[in-house]
Amino acid sequence: MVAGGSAYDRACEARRQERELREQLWAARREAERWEAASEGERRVAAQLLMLTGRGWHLLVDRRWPGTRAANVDMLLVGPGGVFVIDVKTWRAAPEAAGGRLTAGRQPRDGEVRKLLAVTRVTEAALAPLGLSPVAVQPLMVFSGRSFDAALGRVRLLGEREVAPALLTERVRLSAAMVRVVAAHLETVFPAYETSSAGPAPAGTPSAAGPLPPAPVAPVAPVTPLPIRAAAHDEDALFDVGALRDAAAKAARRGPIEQWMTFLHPDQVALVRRNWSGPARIGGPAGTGKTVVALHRAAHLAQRTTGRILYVTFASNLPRVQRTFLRTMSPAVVGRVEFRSLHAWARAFLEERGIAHRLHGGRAEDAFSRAWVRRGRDSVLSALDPSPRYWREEIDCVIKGRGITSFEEYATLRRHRRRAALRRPHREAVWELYEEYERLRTERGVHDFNDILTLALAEASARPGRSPYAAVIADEVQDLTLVGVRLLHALVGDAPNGLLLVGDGQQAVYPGGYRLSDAGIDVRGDRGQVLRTNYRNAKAILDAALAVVADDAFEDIDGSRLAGRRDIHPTYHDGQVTRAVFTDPQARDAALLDALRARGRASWPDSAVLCRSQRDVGRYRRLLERAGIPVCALERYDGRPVAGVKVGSYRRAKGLEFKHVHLPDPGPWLEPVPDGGGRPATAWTAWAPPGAVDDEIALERAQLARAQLFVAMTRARDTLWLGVVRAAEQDARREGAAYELRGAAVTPYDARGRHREAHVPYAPYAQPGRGA
Ligand SMILES: Nc1ncnc2c1ncn2[C@@H]1O[C@H](COP(=O)(O)OP(=O)(O)OP(=O)(O)O)[C@@H](O)[C@H]1O
Repeated sequence: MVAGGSAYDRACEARRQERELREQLWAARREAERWEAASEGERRVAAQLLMLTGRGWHLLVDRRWPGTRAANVDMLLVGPGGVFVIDVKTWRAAPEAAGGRLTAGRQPRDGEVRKLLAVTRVTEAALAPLGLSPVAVQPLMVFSGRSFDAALGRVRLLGEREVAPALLTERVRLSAAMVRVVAAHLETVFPAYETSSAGPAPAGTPSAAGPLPPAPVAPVAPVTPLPIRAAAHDEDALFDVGALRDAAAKAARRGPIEQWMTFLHPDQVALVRRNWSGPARIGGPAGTGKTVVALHRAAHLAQRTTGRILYVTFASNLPRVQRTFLRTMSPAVVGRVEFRSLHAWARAFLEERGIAHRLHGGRAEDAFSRAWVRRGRDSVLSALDPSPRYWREEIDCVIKGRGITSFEEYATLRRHRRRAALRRPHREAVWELYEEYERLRTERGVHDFNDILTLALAEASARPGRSPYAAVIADEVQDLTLVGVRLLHALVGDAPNGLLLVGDGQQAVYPGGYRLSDAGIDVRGDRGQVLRTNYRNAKAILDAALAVVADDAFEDIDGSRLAGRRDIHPTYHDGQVTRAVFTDPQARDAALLDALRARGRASWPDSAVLCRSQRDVGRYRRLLERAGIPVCALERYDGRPVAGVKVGSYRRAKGLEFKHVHLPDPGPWLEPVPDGGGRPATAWTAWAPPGAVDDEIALERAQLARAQLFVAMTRARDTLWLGVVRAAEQDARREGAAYELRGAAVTPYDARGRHREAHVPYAPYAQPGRGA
């Protein structure tokens, strides 16, 4: 090697080092500029948000992400509108949100969205033990120095100028006391970010906000850490989460019935957030928050997946109401949850798949009437029940509802919730009737409601891969048929978190039934959950309703056999049951109008008059309208507050609730048993409507009617008004009956129907020796 060559090499090396140092300097400058810009951006956004702190909002700035050493969260904001997890962005290029992607200067920025969602989930988990539903926790990306308003899934994207006004218009979810508790809790879970101890972020450390340096920000409203009561006996605690929840429940009770809650019981939140490895079921008696959990879960799943969520019920009026509730709760996700009645959904599904069908209830009914005349009326069936209704139900709910296609299957079938023992000749006669009906229906070229579900099930089973649903939630599942449940199962199979069935066998208002195992759905272990705390009904109302079904043991859809009087934990809020007795229906109707007027116009939107039959629904609508009381038909109610009293049938009221419920004709089940009519007078369950011949059929009908009455009574939160018409001769007969009146039941109306007193305590009749 020559000397000159060595000097040249040293010069080259020096140049290389100089270049490297220059590059490092530029990189450091760019980095410093970025940090400066970022912290400036944070300052600007914080300044906007500080305007909210005077209005009950708490701002936590630059907090450490729990479980990480250095990753931070730009801001956590807690206020009346809920909890917002905020990531501040100071980007040179303008952000764009289109086609489900976030870009800036054509560069993809979806990773930033994913990081924000991850820290939002950490926040949700941190707040679940307080009972805060995940729907109250929202991710928010704020762009400093920009004007922007968009959304990507559940992530709201707002410019610096838009953020404060948008948050101020959020619906109120948390009271001031809750805001303080939630903020204090978050302050503990997300400690202040400390650089000295944190050190540099290791490679791959997740960060919600990018690796921002800890920059001093504008002064932040201090949030004093507040002790949260850990145990009920800790009387010194300043804030008791349980008491706050009770206060929230009370506030919700005072508000309009349509107001839904943000704070649930921690057990409910656990169900909302739970990961189930396959189909799951939430059961539990009336008013225990099953629908609340199901709706919060729908919102939660919609927040976590990109697929659609199908939320199905049997009743056609409920989907509208539930959609309204979800929109109020979580407007960001409502577009991805499809609320449908099962039959409406199945028809749309068939149309979408190009499968010909022709639903025509009237013609199908006509086909059945003819089949009954030809094959049923003069058969052995008439000896059991001469009216065709029971046999129509047998075909609808047992044969077609369960997808039975051969007599061999039907001949030995266990008919759930059907009491009459059908021997072989009866089953043969039913089968003949069924075949004749099918022949006449096919001749007319029409389908009935069951056919629609059967066609949809065949299609869904044949092409299962084409289902667009990430999850299916079925509410009031006890009233679906087996074919209906199989259809829903076929849409998602046994996928994790795929199928959730919500309902209560005690509230079945249609005949027939099924077991989940018949549908091949396994919900053993932690996938079968039961709620027990009744949040809806005043204790007096719950007691009165349970007295009606106390002796009616029933089989739930999971196969468990349960007593009519179940283990329910009431929440003991005040309420009243008025049992008003009259000698004629006119006096009863006049008293009903009096009761509505006495409570006043302001109570009408939260009041309902519920009837056993459609004919009565029409009658009471006209009665109220003639009296100048505005009316809203339950069929048309969509969950938004309306000025009128809701009027509808017991079946239409299923799944709903009202502060004040009036049942002008609750039927004979609140009364002692009539002892005539050839039926046993030893049990009040023995009462049956006239026309039935077979005792078991009569008992089955009566049991179903009591279940319907139970459902109607448990729709009432605060007051329940029962208008009983008692004929004078029935009174006389009853005097000799083997029943006694428990407690003091005072008739508040005299014999001519004049109002004597406003309220009387309800006292159910009890059979001596039964301890009802
Ligand atoms: N954790 C809770 N705290 C206070 N109120 C609650 C809670 N959970 C539910 N509720 C209230 O209880 C009432 C009944 O809830 P929901 O309608 O979900 O019950 P459900 O079990 O579906 O009733 P049903 O089977 O009778 O239709 C609603 O007013 C709801 O807001």
